[in-house]
Amino acid sequence: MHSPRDFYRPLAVGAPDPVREIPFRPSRMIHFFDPSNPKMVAKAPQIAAGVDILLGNLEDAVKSENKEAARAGLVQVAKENDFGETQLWTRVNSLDSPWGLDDLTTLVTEIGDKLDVIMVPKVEGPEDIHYVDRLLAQLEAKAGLQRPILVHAILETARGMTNVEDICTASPRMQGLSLGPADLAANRRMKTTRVGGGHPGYLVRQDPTDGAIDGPRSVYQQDLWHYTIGRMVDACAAAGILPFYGPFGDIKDVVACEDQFRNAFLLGCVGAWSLHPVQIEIAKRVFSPDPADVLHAQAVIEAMGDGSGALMIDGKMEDDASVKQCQVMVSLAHQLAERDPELSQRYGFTA
Ligand SMILES: CC(=O)SCCNC(=O)CCNC(=O)[C@H](O)C(C)(C)COP(=O)(O)OP(=O)(O)OC[C@H]1O[C@@H](n2cnc3c(N)ncnc32)[C@H](O)[C@@H]1OP(=O)(O)O
Ligand SMILES: CC(=O)C(=O)O
Ligand SMILES: [Mg+2]
Repeated sequence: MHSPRDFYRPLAVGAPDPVREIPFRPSRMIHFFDPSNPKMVAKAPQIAAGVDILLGNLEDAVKSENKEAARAGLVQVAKENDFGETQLWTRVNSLDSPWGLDDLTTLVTEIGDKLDVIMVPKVEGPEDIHYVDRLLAQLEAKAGLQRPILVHAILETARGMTNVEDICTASPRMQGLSLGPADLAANRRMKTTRVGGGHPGYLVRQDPTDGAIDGPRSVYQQDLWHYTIGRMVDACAAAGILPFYGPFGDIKDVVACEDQFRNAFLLGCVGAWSLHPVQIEIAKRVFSPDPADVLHAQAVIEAMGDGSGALMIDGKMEDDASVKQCQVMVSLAHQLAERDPELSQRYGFTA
């Protein structure tokens, strides 16, 4: 166990100083592509221009025989392109796989100056983050990097869930968490076969009217992920890092994808994964506050003056707590608008 004094010390001689605050950058979608797929590699610059985060995926969804090609493809993409304000991330193979060590070693030494965040899958506890933390410091020192690479963990095992708070605070590198609903479902032995989203069997049924159990009764589908997302958001907010919903595998069902993303947005997530180009616009729409909400929030902030006391606007009580929610909404709108002129116009920030 480190003393609190050591928490912000570099873990290797010559490694850059850890960050004290996780920088908030627009992060509405983490767009996944397979760097072993030449078609996706060719499209990477064009896709990068329209997303907040581009992620070269080396783990699940990349065939075992393509693991080396994917790693080399990502090195090539990073070396040949300047993605400007768009963040470049990678998801490396898991720490118990034969590829994880080579992924970290190659990527940090070859393209460490281009990588913002490394996503580590199947994180089970703080010990996994400590391992990556020290290794990254050694590799950063070797590569002569000037800024530290941040770490994002995927929650996809029951043990990871039970250790979620300790994972979030395991290192100053911790940037955020994503929910991994597919592996988590398998690990929990949930009886589902989907990648995220709901299930028609997980429901609540209206009580029988007049005892007629076979009479018409409304059925309400419930959200399988409510508890998990809520717990993840609390752990992240408490640690000052960012929570993301993960993947939605039913690419064709754009309506349910939007619902799942919106639930995550309302509960506090900053973004979600896009697995296919069609999901990019959905994430952009959902994770950018609605202009009407921003307008309302601005009106409340203005009416509340120094932010204390209580008053009525359109029949609703506003006070110190509601004005804080409005400030969350407006400050997010400004952060996103800085990078998105069209959004800035829709919010009325620019003429
Ligand atoms: C549980 C988890 O771990 S989730 C995370 C891991 N999974 C992933 O990363 C999956 C990423 N996505 C993909 O691999 C693909 O989208 C697939 C396999 C799901 C579907 O791919 P396709 O069958 O090619 O879909 P589709 O035919 O609709 O693609 C249309 C075009 O978009 C391209 N495309 C599809 N997905 C992507 C992507 N993620 N990024 C960039 N381009 C893409 C295709 O290459 C195709 O290009 P073309 O018109 O030039 O031929
Ligand atoms: C996101 C992910 O890796 C999963 O759902 O398993
Ligand atoms: Mg997974």
